[in-house]
Amino acid sequence: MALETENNMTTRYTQAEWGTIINEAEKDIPSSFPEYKAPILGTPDFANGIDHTLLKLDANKNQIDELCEEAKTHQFRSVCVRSIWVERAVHNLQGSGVLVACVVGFHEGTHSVSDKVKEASQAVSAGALELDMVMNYPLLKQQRYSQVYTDIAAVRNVAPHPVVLKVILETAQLTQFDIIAGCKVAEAANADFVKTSTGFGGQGATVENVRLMKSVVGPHMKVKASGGVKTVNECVSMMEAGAERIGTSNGVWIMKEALTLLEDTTHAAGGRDRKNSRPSDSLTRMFSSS
Ligand SMILES: O=C[C@H](O)COP(=O)(O)O
Repeated sequence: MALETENNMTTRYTQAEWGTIINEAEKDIPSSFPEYKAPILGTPDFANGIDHTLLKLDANKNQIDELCEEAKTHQFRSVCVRSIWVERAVHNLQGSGVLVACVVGFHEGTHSVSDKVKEASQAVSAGALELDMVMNYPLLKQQRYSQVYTDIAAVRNVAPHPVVLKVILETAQLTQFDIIAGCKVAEAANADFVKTSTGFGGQGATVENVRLMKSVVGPHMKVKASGGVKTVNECVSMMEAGAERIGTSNGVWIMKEALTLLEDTTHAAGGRDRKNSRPSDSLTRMFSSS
């Protein structure tokens, strides 16, 4: 059923229906959570799960160029940048296989719907294939779910698949109930990912919140853990909690740690041919439990 919101855009549900959906999701939260398998450290699959991120307001051209070079070297999934840098990053990364992700409504999430739509459209026109939009979480906290939905749906509308749409909840600012609500609203608006944090709004990703978000969105949506993920150990913990993407400004360091650990394990395994050797399946567990 399509309904009119106060700003005349269509939404999917009445306030009562949103309430039912969110309450049901809360009831379905399991008492224990599954552990997911992280890719083997240092492999292309591992690097492919990382969005190499530079979102400081004072970032300059040289730093963006360096970010792109690093992403090419390590074959990260994307570089994640502000909209002013999309064109430059797309140019730098042409033919490299590394995508450009652009943040939208960063970092407060309170921009008008039309500003977010404009920023998203421009980024997609300039070649961004992923958008990391900040949910209007102050409205979410006020339980104005239809407005939050409309905000996301409007961006989805100008950035259809194959553009990947991630919705940043800013979990540090939310209660558990708000996080569940944010996931359900993002899911209803057909986002591809829910993402924990901007890195600018309090504590970043936590294992507990990643587990919660993954259990709410289920297998058809993905979770991105971001904000404060600084070591390979933290990275693996997030992946084991259910994150399929990590956003970090520490990607180079994480890869360095990962490759060192991979080397150490390969040697410890008796010098097997690196190409054919797999570090033990317990390798990632070893890090996540340390
Ligand atoms: O979206 C990603 C975050 O802004 C990255 O945060 P970080 O600088 O703490 O790694």
